[in-house]
Amino acid sequence: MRVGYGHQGIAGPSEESDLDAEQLKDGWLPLMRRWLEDAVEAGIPEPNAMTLGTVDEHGHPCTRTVLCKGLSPAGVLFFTNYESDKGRQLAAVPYASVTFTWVPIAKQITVRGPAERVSAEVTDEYWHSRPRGSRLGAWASEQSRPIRSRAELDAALLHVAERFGVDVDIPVRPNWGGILIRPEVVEFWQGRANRMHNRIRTSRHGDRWTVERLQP
Ligand SMILES: Cc1cc2nc3c(=O)[nH]c(=O)nc-3n(C[C@H](O)[C@H](O)[C@H](O)COP(=O)(O)O)c2cc1C
Ligand SMILES: Cc1ncc(COP(=O)(O)O)c(C=O)c1O
Repeated sequence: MRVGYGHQGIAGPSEESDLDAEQLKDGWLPLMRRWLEDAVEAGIPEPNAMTLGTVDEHGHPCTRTVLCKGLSPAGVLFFTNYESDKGRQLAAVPYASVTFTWVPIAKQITVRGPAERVSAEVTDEYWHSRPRGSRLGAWASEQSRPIRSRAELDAALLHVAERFGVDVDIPVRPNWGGILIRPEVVEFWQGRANRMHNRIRTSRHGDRWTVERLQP
C-alpha cells in the first residue's frame, strides 16, 4: 500500500537544518528535550507517547504505547503496573526499547537500555500527581489479565471507589510504579526528501559516549 504523504509530509519542514553530530555535543538529553518541545509546539496529541518494546519468555518482541513521565540524565521514565505483561517481561529481561514517533514534524527518537524499577519515593510523588479517577482505575484494573465483561470492569471501579470513600487519600497501589530506562543507545532520526533521512546514533561505552551517523 502506498500512502500519499502530501506536499511536505515525511520530508519534514524544508527550512530546518540537517541533523548532525554537532547537535549531540552536550549529549542526548538536551536534543531530546528540544525535540519533545518541538512536538508539543507542533500540537501533536500525546507528544510524550512512546512505543515500548520488551521481550516475552519465548524471546518474542511485544510492543505497546506508554507515556514518558520524566527525562533526566539517568534516563527515560514511565509508570505502570509491575504485574502487567510488560512489568513481568521487564522483571525477567530488564532491557527495553522505546520509540517516540512524531510524523507531523518528521522526527523519531529511539532509546534502548537496561530498565529498572524506581524508588517508592519517586513512585509516590508521581502517583499523587495523578487525578483521583486514574488512581482508582489503577486499583480497579489487574492490568493485562482477562476479564469477562465491561460490566465487571465497571463494577470493579465502583467497588474500589466505595472502599476508599470520597475524602480519603488513595494510596499507591501495590505493584504499581515507575520504570526507568537507562540509555545505552539513543538514535535521532530526521526525515528528509528521497528517503535520504538523517540518522545520528549515540552509544554509551562505560562512561564514554560515541556519536555516529547511520545511513537512512
Ligand atoms: C497513548 C497511550 C498511552 C498509554 N500510557 C500508558 C502508560 O503510561 N502506562 C501503562 O501502563 N499503560 C499505558 N497505556 C496502555 C498500554 O498501551 C497497554 O495497553 C497496557 O499498559 C497493557 O500493556 P501490557 O499488557 O503489554 O503490559 C497507554 C496507551 C496509550 C494508547
Ligand atoms: C493504564 C494507564 N496507566 C498509566 C497511564 C499513564 O498516564 P497517567 O499517569 O497520566 O494516567 C496511562 C495513560 O494512558 C494508562 O492508560
